[in-house]
Amino acid sequence: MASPFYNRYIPPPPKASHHSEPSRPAKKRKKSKSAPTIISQQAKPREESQESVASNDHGDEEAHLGSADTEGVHHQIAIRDRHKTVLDKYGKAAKRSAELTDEKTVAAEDDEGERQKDVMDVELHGLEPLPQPAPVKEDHQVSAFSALPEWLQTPVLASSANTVPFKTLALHGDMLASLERRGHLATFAIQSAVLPMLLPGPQQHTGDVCVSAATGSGKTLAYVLPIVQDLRDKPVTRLRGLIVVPTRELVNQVRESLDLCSAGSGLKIATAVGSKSLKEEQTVLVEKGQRYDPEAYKAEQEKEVDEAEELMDWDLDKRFGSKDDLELFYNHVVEYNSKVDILICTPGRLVEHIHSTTGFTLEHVRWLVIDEADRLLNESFQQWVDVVLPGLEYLPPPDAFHQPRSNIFHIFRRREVRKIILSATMTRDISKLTTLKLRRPKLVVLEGQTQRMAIDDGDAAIGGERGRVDIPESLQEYGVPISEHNIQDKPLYLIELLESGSDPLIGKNRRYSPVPSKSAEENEGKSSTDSEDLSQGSDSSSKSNDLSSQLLGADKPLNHGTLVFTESNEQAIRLARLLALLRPSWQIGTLTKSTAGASGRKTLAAFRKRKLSVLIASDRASRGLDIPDLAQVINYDMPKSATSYVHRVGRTARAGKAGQATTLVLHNQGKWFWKDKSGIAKSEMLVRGPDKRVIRRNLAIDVNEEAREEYENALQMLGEEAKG
Ligand SMILES: Nc1ncnc2c1ncn2[C@@H]1O[C@H](COP(=O)(O)OP(=O)(O)OP(=O)(O)O)[C@@H](O)[C@H]1O
Repeated sequence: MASPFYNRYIPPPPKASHHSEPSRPAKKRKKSKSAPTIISQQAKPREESQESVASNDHGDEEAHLGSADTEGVHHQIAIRDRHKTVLDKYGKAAKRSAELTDEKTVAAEDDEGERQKDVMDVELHGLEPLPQPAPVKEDHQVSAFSALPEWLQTPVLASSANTVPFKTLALHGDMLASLERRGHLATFAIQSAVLPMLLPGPQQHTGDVCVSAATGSGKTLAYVLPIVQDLRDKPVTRLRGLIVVPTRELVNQVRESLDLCSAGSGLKIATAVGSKSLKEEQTVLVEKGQRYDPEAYKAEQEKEVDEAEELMDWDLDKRFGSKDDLELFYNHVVEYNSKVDILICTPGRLVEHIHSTTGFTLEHVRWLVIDEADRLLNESFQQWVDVVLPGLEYLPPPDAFHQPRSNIFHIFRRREVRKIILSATMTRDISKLTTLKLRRPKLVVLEGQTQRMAIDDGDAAIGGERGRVDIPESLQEYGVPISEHNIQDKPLYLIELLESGSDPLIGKNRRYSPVPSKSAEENEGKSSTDSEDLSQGSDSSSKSNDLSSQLLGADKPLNHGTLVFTESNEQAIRLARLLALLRPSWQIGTLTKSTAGASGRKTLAAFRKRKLSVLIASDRASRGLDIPDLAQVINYDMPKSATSYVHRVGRTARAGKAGQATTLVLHNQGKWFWKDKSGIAKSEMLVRGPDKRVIRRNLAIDVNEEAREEYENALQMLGEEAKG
């Protein structure tokens, strides 16, 4: 009864592409004792050695060598002089290149310096070694991000202790009231740093702002509040705020924040995600009207006639709008007006509107937000950056339409669009950031472990030069090893984790009992990477069989819900179906590409309202989704990279609340997960709080015969459903 569901053999995840191996110091070169002998055996042209003797004063060495073989001595001196000259030049060149090396490669410089010193320290005893080629450098190239521009090297640090009451900021009273209703009285650290830079006031920064801060640290309000504050008093509706995020779910979530903060402002907010037809969205974004403008009317007509004469395909309707939807009055011209002040959209849909929606213009945009920037810049999304950015660079003159074409290009004006770029895993790829054409940019980094480590190590760039990312300090991480022998029971491990969790609806229906396992204390006392044994097993007597108290901690408030990540949409759907067959009373939802529209919105809403206990999702739910008080994340399938891990587990332990993340680790993934520097537990990229580490949990399940049969039947049914 083979089921691809549990037999899936998952190869170890690839190393995170953005994270390169750390530089290894160049090996010190050993002084060669045999070199002089070798050199003395080599015949050198006589004339050359005499020439060298004639041009150098080496009386001491000559005397020391004696007169028995003056010619031989001269020859050796000549060789030595030539070598010394070469060595000197080599030394100088090496010194020069060492001076040019970036300050932050001090360690590498030291090694290189020592190597040079070794070369220069060769004692000249008459028979010197030939200068050897420098050893191949292992990884001493200045990395892309060690040559960072000033603004990336000297970020503004958002102190984690810095929080101020919202009412001390230049925010409209309506906004303060809305925040208060939500229970948001004081800023989070990242907001304390970013809001004064974006709001009017003495600390306002008149350029672009990049924000790098952990998941759940409150980045959304950091841009929503200033945009609403800035746009709320504008008398005419124009598209002035553009917010780009990678998924529909995020679009909806940002909209909720904007709706909250713009209550009473009259601002018109719209979304464009592709869930409706393009035409429907067009009617929401742009309206077509007419304006009395005899001059423009005349110019229009002349232009139309000119074009018609040229092209012979004159079509007044096309120019002035279809007679079906607009009857133009005499001396009137068509005018398109934006129906929205702020648009939140996915990049692909934005590109579609730019290309296909008549009257849709970015001409008035003052704010551009790119949230989850690393994802948006890493993927093309119909080359959205190339389509959108040029439209924000220059402004046509107000009467461009009536200018002779030859004039237009001389009078375009440079735009002042404020760009805010955010991510929990901000890119360090300068070439990508450059495409955004940032103006006087500043980087704001949330002070945390990353920063402390970076300072200790002398790194000064985003998250330290090594691209580190903070794991929220309130998150507890676990890894549950699954041996090769137990791989077919992977779904049962998930069930066990869920039943032993905090959700009373699930826990009360508990069917399997865990085999006595090592207590939390025992496990915690043991380094997560100490053991080579990645197989399941628990032989010790247990202080408690109930994992729920271990997992959440008896003293911590019980949060709600479990978000389970799978590697694909299909896997999510099948896993949900299997759980439904095995545990019909559970309330399970799925969030995948196929449920991205209205049904996805409903599912998320139900999960947030605690109507669902388990949400099984593909990686589309890993970025930015805010599910307040989410109790735990379970990585049923291993994430593909450390970056993906950060975003997945960051759905819990948000806003300083407690949360836990458990990853099922198959035997062939153990090395990467537990030990690899580009993996998870020993990752050089992920930075954890002082006493935090990934805890290994050896979980064993005991399935009785009846339950085993039930499981086999469910798998069979799943297989049949898949076929049929
Ligand atoms: N000042 C505040 N006071 C109380 N709660 C806040 C405050 N600011 C934000 N929050 C809440 O914190 C949670 C996380 O905020 P948000 O979604 O903006 O995080 P984020 O930094 O964008 O995370 P991610 O990187 O995962 O997208 C939200 O539920 C939000 O309502």
